[in-house]
Amino acid sequence: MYLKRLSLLNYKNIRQAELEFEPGINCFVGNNGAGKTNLLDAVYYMSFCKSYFNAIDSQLICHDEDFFVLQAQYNRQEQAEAFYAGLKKNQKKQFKRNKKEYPRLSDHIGLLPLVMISPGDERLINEGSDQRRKYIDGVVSQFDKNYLALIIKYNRALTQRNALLKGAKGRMSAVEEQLDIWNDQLATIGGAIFDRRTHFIAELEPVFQKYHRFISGGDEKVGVIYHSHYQKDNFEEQLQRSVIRDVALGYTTKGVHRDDLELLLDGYPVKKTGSQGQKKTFFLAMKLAQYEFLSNHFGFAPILLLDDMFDKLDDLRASRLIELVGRETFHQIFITDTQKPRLLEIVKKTGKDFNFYRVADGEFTLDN
Ligand SMILES: Nc1ncnc2c1ncn2[C@@H]1O[C@H](COP(=O)(O)OP(=O)(O)OP(=O)(O)O)[C@@H](O)[C@H]1O
Repeated sequence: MYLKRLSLLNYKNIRQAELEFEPGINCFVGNNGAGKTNLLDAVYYMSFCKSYFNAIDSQLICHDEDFFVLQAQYNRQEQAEAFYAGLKKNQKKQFKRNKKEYPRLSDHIGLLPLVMISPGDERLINEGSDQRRKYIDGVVSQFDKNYLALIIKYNRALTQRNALLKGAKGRMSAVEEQLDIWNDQLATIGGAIFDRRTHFIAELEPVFQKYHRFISGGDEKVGVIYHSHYQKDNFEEQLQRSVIRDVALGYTTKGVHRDDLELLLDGYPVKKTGSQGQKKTFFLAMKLAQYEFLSNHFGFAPILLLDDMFDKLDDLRASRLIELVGRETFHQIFITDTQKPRLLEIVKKTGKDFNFYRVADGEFTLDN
């Protein structure tokens, strides 16, 4: 599967562009703020019906305009398919496959698998546990539709339980009986989520280790350890034991909504001890493991977007990264950088076909 053609109208600072791509490596070079990341974001949008960077869709419309449109042609299993994404101010977004609008956007997710790796992924390391849960949920729900349904159900039960706890205003007797219903739901739905997360991490961890060892040269010892209340015996009993505390606090303190991944570098939290380059290597290996995981599950190579990934990596790590993406496992790759000579030297080494686009003020010129 690969993206063959993309036309953009009013997507962030890209007012109008018609771009052709090939399998292999597509490079975008330009100064800061030129529109390189915006282009990758548009490609991301075609896969996930949302931006990688902006939670609010209307922010994607070019300033002073009323709409944006993205039209793309993909080759999927030797067949050309057309996709359309459009948003008018104050209206619902439209997403179409071969001119037919999707009844639900979720029907589209998973059709055009893609992994974006950007400097912003450092939040996986630096920010709170919600980022790591989002990472797990994002990957697993791409191929397991039931998983997304479980998360939605769990969150509903959690919201109900929390509302009950808040309404109790610290009085146990007011809620004791009703809590049982929600405890039961959190235990069963949460248990199913926990099982899937456990399998995912067990599959991901060795692949993460493999990529980390390869890029770093193997001198650093790393680990990704899954922590969940469900790992301890009888979750329902834990819920029961925490009821007094939950009522006092007005929210639920036990459950998969508190799951986390402990990220270790040489036995210490990478967040505290890792240098910028070490952190970059760490999340790069996590995202590449995600890529391999999805590749195995879909049976074909997702698109890979590498946004500004060579900055802060030493020469050894940068050359190892490029050696990796030169492999067969990666079919179509989009890379951004500010310096053409550096990127040209890097991509030549892969032996893959490549294209260069120069980017300035949201405009793209083929520059091979
Ligand atoms: N809705 C919008 N309308 C117009 N311009 C926008 C909009 N949203 C973002 N921009 C502009 O897009 C530019 C950022 O583009 P982008 O992030 O693609 O840069 P880049 O080429 O990747 O730069 P860098 O090398 O710094 O990462 C900024 O100048 C920003 O003001």
